[in-house]
This record gives sequence, structure tokens and C-alpha cells, in this order.
Amino acid sequence: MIEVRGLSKRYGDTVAVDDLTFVVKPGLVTGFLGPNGAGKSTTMRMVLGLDEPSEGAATVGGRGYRKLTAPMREVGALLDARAVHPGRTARDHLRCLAQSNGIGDRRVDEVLGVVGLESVARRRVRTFSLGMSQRLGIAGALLGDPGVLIFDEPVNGLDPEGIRWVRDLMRGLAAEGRTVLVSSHLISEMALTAQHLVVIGRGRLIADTSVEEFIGGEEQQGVLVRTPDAEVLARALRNAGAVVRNEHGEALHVSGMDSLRVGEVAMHSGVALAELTPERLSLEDAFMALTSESVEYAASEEVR
Ligand SMILES: Nc1ncnc2c1ncn2[C@@H]1O[C@H](COP(=O)(O)OP(=O)(O)OP(=O)(O)O)[C@@H](O)[C@H]1O
Repeated sequence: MIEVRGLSKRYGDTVAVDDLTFVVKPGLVTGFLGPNGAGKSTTMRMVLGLDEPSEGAATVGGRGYRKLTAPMREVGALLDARAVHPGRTARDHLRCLAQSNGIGDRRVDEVLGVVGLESVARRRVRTFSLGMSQRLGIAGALLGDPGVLIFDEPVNGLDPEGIRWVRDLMRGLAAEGRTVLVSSHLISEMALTAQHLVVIGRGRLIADTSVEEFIGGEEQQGVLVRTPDAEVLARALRNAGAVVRNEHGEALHVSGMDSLRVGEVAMHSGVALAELTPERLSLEDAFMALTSESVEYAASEEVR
């Protein structure tokens, strides 16, 4: 289990993580979701003892990472797949890691097998594609057979077959009773991989929910409106706090506002409506509606 309590991290004037509290339970894949710059990596680094919190604490199995006696056997992590000595072979990289943690060579060959890198184990890492480096990073995380696993954007650079492989691996690890925390900025990916979601934006907790609840929940409700004055209405709705997407011509997809309020805004703007229909949002739209106020670099047309 991973516990994060009142965790904050400031870099000068930047608040990267802002009073975060959540628990990551064993037996499930927990998706750690947020737009770019939301603070996911910083949080993971603090859980792994690589960054000192400004406030609060993160523990693994009840203890701070730096207090763990055999860290690799308790927590495995993939943070940056490219952070490997490029001149080393994949096998040597893993052997070094294993030796400094009292892990035997047999386990190195085992994990090379698990991630499907046996045939390139003697190649230098500099010749690896990003996808192969991700697999090597995952092998490193698995070396100590730990009960807690932390992966930062593990599907980056993988092809569809690789993505599917990571997804199955994560689910398999969780099914064995391990605690699995995986970060991503893609809700669609997380909906397929995770069973639980911790959503953050600008360092703050936005949602802590099961994937089922998220998919079936209020976040999924939107409103479709059609009007000849789409531009005027879109502006008025955004000013009133809604997130608006204009796909084509007269149709607007509105989220973060119910249909009665959309009708009121239209009336106050003197805009005639041709249609006003509650609709289910796509997962991406629901995620965007949830995090729109916390996007670090928003395109002004997409997000209010
Ligand atoms: N070492 C640092 N010095 C200064 N600012 C930092 C540092 N590390 C992170 N930040 C800032 O903290 C915020 C959170 O960054 P972080 O990398 O944790 O976000 P993220 O959710 O992992 O984003 P991404 O998906 O882009 O990796 C950003 O505004 C980032 O610029």
C-alpha cells in the first residue's frame, strides 16, 4: 500500500504538488491521471525518496522510502526509461542493479524473459528503441519481485502490441495482490488498464474514484446544443463556466453545465436554439471537463 498524506512540493514560486492525500491499495491497478505538468512525476519522486516534500509525507507499507531496508525488494519503479548508461548491454545494466541490491543473476535472466528482451540482452542500450528501453525499465522495476510497483507513463513510445502487453502485465501484477500505480495523461488508456483512478490537476486532487464510477458518473454528462449563432453562444457559455467544444457548424458539445442552465444562458444571450439534448460525453471530454481549470498551457479555443 502507498499512502500520501498532505503532500506538497514547491520549487520557488511553482507549487508542483499541493496538499495531496490519497491511498493506493493492493490488488488493483491505480491510474494516476492528470494533464501535463499536473504534478504526477513529482509525487512519484517523493514516494520514491528522490525528492524531499515541502510538507506532508508519503509512505510505502507504512514507512518512508528512505527507511526501507531492502528498497528494491519492496518497491519497483520505472520513472525515466532513458536514464540508463547507453554503453552498457541490457543484461549488464540489470546485473549491476541486481548486484547492488543483493539479487542473483538468475533473476536477471528471468525478468529479461518476462519483458521479452532475451534475444537483445547482449545489445548495447544505445541501440534500443524507446519501446525497448521501456521494457528494460520495467524489467528493472521487477528485479526485486516487489509488492509495490510505480510506473511513470510506461506506454510512452510503445506500439499497439507493446501497449497491450504493458496493460496485461500491470493487471497481472495487481491480480497477484501487488500495489500498482501507473501514471498517464490519457484517460482512454487508463480506462482500459486501471480499476481505480486518482486524478490531479495543478498539483491538487480532483478525483479519487473507481473507473466504473468515473465512466458511469456525473462527469460523463454533457449537453448538445444547435444554434445558428454557435459562436455567440459558445462565448457566453464559456464565460458562464462551461467547457465547450465546437466540432462543426451549428453544433456545440457542452460540459460542466446542465441543460437547464445551458438554456438559460442561451436565453440571456438572445440566441435561438434549434436543439438542446443531454448527451453522454466521451471519456476524453469528461476528463477535459474535470481538469479544464487545471491545464497548465491551455489553448484558448479548446478550454475556457
Ligand atoms: N525540478 C524542478 N524545478 C522546478 N520546477 C519543477 C521541477 N520539477 C517539476 N517542476 C514543475 O512542477 C510542475 C509539475 O511537474 P511534473 O513533472 O510533476 O508534472 P507531470 O504531471 O508529471 O507532467 P508530465 O505529464 O508533463 O510529466 C510543473 O509545473 C513543472 O514545471
